[in-house]
Amino acid sequence: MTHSSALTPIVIATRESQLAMWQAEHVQALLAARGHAVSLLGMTTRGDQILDRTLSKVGGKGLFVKELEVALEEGRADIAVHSLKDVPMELPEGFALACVMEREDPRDAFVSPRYATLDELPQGAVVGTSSLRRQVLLQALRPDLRIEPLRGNVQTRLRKLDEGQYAAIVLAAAGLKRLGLRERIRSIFEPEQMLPAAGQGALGIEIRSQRQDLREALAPLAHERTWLTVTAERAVSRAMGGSCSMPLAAHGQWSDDQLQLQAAWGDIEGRLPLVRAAGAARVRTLDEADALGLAVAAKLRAAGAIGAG
Ligand SMILES: NCc1[nH]cc(CCC(=O)O)c1CC(=O)O
Repeated sequence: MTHSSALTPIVIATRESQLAMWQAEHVQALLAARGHAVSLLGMTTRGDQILDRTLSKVGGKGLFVKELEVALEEGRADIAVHSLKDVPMELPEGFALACVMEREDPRDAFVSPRYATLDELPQGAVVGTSSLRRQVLLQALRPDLRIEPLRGNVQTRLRKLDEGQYAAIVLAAAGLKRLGLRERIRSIFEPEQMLPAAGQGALGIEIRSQRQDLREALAPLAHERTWLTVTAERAVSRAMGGSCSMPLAAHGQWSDDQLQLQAAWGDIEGRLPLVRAAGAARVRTLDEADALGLAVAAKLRAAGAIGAG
């Protein structure tokens, strides 16, 4: 590759939370190493501003993404780096995922100043999370626990934990590791216990669909297995009417060339038991990954899960 000025200069639109900045700077470094001139455009999204209400009640995942898309649309920025977990299943017309990068640890972490594992928590202890998925999975493991809402970026949530409002909280291991906070992790939930969210731990890069130049620039950052895995996971969410207002988990793991996909759905009112479904297939293309996700979603519904629409 020639490192000439002909290489596309790239502006990255990013939220200003420390995790978002870490992610944007990570992509910046990878692109800079390939000779691109890369700068960051920081911005605050509605999702960052609204901290007093549960996200599922005020519009869901899109809240973290919309402002960044407006910047792409207006040409103020070229790409947006997202935690895929926060990206709606269907992007708006004119936008596309140019690549999905190698996944960090997709699992959830148990964080507590006093207790090392979920099992150690005393009867009726208060656990902080605003994720409906974490809530139903926690209640399935420990029906006695009191789940209280907890919003804000990773540092804010840790501060609220340290102030004593909760006995423990659950966070994505990926975010803690990226922020250099892995010593806060007391234990990691195995996926069988606490099935991760679709896309958890993976980064996706969004562009305007017509930017072929950027697709080429970003292609070397793609990680094929991660892309296949999260495509299958996200297909489950899409088929269930996916938004973060649904208590849904979807997680893929590889065994040789077989992608094994597990999903779980919970009734947030607790009237129905947790519904689980799984499927496996040899997956080599994004279409095959998508088909596996749809098949697992169909099994979830057959087992009693109620999707949105
Ligand atoms: N919902 C916020 C969010 N979006 C992505 C991550 C973690 C990093 C990732 O999954 O890539 C987090 C924090 C958390 O759930 O603990």
